[in-house]
Amino acid sequence: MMLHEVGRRYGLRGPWVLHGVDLEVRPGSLIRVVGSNGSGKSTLLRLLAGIDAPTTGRITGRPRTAYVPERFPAELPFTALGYLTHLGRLHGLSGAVAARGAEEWLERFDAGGHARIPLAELSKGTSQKVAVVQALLAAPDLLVLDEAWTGLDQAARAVLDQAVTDRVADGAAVVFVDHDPRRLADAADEVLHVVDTRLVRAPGTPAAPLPSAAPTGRAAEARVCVEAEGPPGASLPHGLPGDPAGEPGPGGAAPAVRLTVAAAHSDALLRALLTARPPWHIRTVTPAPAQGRAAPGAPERRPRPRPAGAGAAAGRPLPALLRYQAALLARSQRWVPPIVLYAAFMGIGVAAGQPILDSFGYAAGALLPIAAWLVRVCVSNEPPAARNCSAAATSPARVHLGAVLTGLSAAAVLGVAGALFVALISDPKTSDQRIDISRLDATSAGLLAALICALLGVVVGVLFSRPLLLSNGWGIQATAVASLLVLVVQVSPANAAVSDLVGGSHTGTVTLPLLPLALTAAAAAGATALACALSSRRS
Ligand SMILES: Nc1ncnc2c1ncn2[C@@H]1O[C@H](COP(=O)(O)OP(=O)(O)OP(=O)(O)O)[C@@H](O)[C@H]1O
Repeated sequence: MMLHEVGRRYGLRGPWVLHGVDLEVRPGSLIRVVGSNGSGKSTLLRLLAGIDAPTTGRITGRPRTAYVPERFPAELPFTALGYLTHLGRLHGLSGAVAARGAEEWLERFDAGGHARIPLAELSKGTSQKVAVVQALLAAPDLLVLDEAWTGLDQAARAVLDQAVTDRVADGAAVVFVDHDPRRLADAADEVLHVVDTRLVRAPGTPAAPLPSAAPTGRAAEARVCVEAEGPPGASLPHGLPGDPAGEPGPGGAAPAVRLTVAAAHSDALLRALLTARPPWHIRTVTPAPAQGRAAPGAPERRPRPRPAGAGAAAGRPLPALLRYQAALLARSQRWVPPIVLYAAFMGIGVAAGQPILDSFGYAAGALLPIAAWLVRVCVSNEPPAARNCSAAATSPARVHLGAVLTGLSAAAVLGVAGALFVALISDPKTSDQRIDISRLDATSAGLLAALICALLGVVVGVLFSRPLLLSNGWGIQATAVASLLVLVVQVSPANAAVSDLVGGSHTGTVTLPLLPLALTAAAAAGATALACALSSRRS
């Protein structure tokens, strides 16, 4: 995987968190990312995992990826095994293979006894084991670990260390952040320092501790050699002592200097060089003699064949996403209020013996705000940390699409049930009882009107929830008002479809609203595409 000139800032005018980052992540490499708090390590990891999109530059060649967040939410309405089976499916495993693998991994982490316990009842450490297992389950080609060891007991940390080493030996790339400087200290091929929006590479550098961490043992003694090149005539900032390291650069640039410092101080040194006015160019950051381990030019590790079943369905994760989102909706029980409201609307407005087209018009109109509500529920149902895991396995856009389609499907089921109810209890006559109306024709028109209202509900739901509406404060009120407006404004396809039904109830003419349906389908597709495209930029 390659990062080309990648930059990331939050908001249109926010400061750059990362800028001009070029990076190659090779198969079989173990990369540690270090930097001070807030320097952008998690941002880099989210970009690598595909959860977040760069503001500038591009990322190419992403392999099958899994991500582990620092904290895993307990709010998911599944057992550990149920959740892991869903995540295994997202990674392309069959349900049976995913469940078997999940049980084996939980056993390895000494959490086998918790497989059938609801996530909400698990301790923080056991939840974190579930987060780790979802990533290891499908043997990903890129494993991104953002302080994944946090909260694990000593034995589980050792299992994760071993699992990382095994993944790398199998040819996968692993990128990690951890506050313990001794974490995989002897194994990292490369250490990336995030310093003032830049990445400084240190091939084979032993783990460099963060300034906030108290280094101990070997890590405390580790020393790092920084080779830097200054602007013409510049002296080292703050009188830093350095040895000449070569000839003057082109154009009379100052010769490079070599500075050797304790690894614990490397961040501060790099920051001093990069923020000097004018800044220094960092040529290399390497372990000081006798500390290095990665032989430059060592043979590249190649991926071994992955476990049976892994990645088999990686190209078509949408069915797995729909299944996961539907289970999430059903188990979260957040479907209950919108469905109760729809039932109340129907109970109030539809009665036995009413003219059939009037009742179909009413039932379709009532569905619009309900569909918007269901879409809002679905796109916010997965807690953000869990959504990041799903998004790494598939993509943020697919996760969003899966949620919107689940909301639409729930509204469609409701619309069909409502239409059947109306068809069964209504009187197939005009409102003055004089002209008979075909029950079949009326039901066809009623179903199409319900579909139009459900699709317009999707448009409203998508536009008034994340990622398009960033503040949730007025989301519900805005959704309700927008739903009402879409029903009453005359140019709206929903208004046209409902008016056709009500008008037909007077004249006895049944019109199939095909043009409004086509327009609405285009609007729903456009709004959903926009929201999906933005979902990775506002993760
Ligand atoms: N979603 C977001 N919206 C706005 N700003 C953000 C967002 N995520 C991160 N930032 C900002 O980007 C900067 C880098 O954050 P990031 O979490 O990547 O740092 P970090 O190096 O991982 O920090 P830590 O070591 O504390 O975990 C911080 O200033 C943070 O406030």
